[in-house]
Amino acid sequence: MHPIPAELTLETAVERPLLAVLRGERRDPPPVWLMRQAGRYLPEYRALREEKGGFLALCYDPEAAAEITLQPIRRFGFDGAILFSDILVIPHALGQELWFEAGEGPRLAPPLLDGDLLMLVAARERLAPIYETVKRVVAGLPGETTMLGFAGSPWTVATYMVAGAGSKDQGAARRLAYRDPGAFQRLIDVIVAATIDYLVGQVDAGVMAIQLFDSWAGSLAPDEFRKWVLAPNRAIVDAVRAARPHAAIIGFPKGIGEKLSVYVRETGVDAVGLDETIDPFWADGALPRGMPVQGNLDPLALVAGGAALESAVARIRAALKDRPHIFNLGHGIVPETPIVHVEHLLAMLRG
Ligand SMILES: Cc1c2[nH]c(c1CCC(=O)O)Cc1[nH]c(c(CCC(=O)O)c1C)Cc1[nH]c(c(CCC(=O)O)c1C)Cc1[nH]c(c(C)c1CCC(=O)O)C2
Repeated sequence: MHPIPAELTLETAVERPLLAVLRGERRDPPPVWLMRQAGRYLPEYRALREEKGGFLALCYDPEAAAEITLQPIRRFGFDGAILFSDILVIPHALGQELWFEAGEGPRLAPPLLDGDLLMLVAARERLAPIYETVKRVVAGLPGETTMLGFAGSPWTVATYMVAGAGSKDQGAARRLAYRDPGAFQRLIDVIVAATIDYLVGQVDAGVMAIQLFDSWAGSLAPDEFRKWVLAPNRAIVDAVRAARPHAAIIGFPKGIGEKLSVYVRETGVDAVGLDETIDPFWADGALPRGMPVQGNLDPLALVAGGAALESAVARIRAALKDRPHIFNLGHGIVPETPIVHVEHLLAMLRG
C-alpha cells in the first residue's frame, strides 16, 4: 500500500468504508457500489436525460451530471459514488467528434483507421465541466461515501478511436496495431498522456479513488496484451501515483481470465475488479494475499433476482471472506434490472 497524508488516513479509515478497503482493511459487510449505478434502470435518470436532450449533453452539464451521480446514492446509500461521464470524453478532448446514436452506441469522427493523429486538434477544454461536476458531487456527498473517478484504459479507448464506433472483435484497432505498430504506439502514447492529466485533474477536483476500465482487454494475443494493455496501464498507474499518491487505483480489465495475475503484478494497481466470468475462489487463491478485490455478481443474476441472486451473492462473499472485498457487479447494471432487486441485494449484504 502507499503512503497517504495523515489527515486523509484518519478520515478514510473512520468514515469511508470503501476507501478503507482499498487501503487493505477488511470490512463486514463489504462496501458496495455498482458499475453504471446511475443510468437507465432509474426513472429519475431517464426523466433528466429526456429534459436535457441526451446522454452526452448530461456529461457536460455539471449541475445535471452531479445530480445524476448523486441519484443512486440518495436512493440506495451506496458506499461509492461514481462520476457520471463516459470513457469517450478523452477522444473528444483529443479532437475527435463524439455523438451517441440512439439504440446503437457511440460514434467518433474522423475514425483513425490508419492511425493518422494529424487529423486531431486537441480540445482539452472539453474536460473542464467534468472537473466542475466532481467538485459539486463532493460538496453534496455524505461523509461516509467515497467519490470515485475513472477513465478508460488506452487500449479500450483506442478501439473506439480507430474504428469510429464500437465493434464486435475490435478488428480495426487490432489490424492497425499489427500493420503499423509505430502509428499505433503513438496513438496509445497520446491517450496515456491525456489520461494521466485527466485523472490528476479529477483527483485535484476531489475524487478519492480511480477506476481504469479496460473493457476490451480480453481481445488481444499475448504479445499484444503486453504492449497495449499491461504497459500503458502501468504508465498511467506510475504517473498518477507519483503525482497524487493518496488516490487509490482500481484496475478493471474485463475478459482476461487467468491473465489477471500478470495484470495485477505488472500494472501495480491497488485493487482489481473481477468480471462475472472469473471464479472468485480462483481469484482468492491466485491474487496476492491482502490485495483488495472488487466484484463480481453477474448483472443478469441481479435481473433474475430470487434464489439465483441469493446463491450467487453468497458464493462471492464466501470466496472473498478472508480478503478486503468491495461488492460490485462483474460489469455494468443492465437497464431492465428491477429496482426492487437492487434493494434486495443491499438488504442481503447489510442484513
Ligand atoms: C466501453 C465503455 C463506454 N463507456 C464506458 C465503457 C467501459 C465500461 C463498459 O464496458 O461498460 C464506461 C462508462 N460509461 C458510463 C460510465 C459512468 C459511470 C457509471 O455509471 O459506472 C462509465 C464508467 C455512463 C454511460 N455510458 C453510456 C450510458 C448510456 C447512455 C444513455 O443511453 O442514457 C451511460 C449511463 C453509453 C455508452 N458509453 C459507451 C458505450 C459503448 C455506450 C453505449 C452502450 C450503452 O448505452 O450502454 C462507451
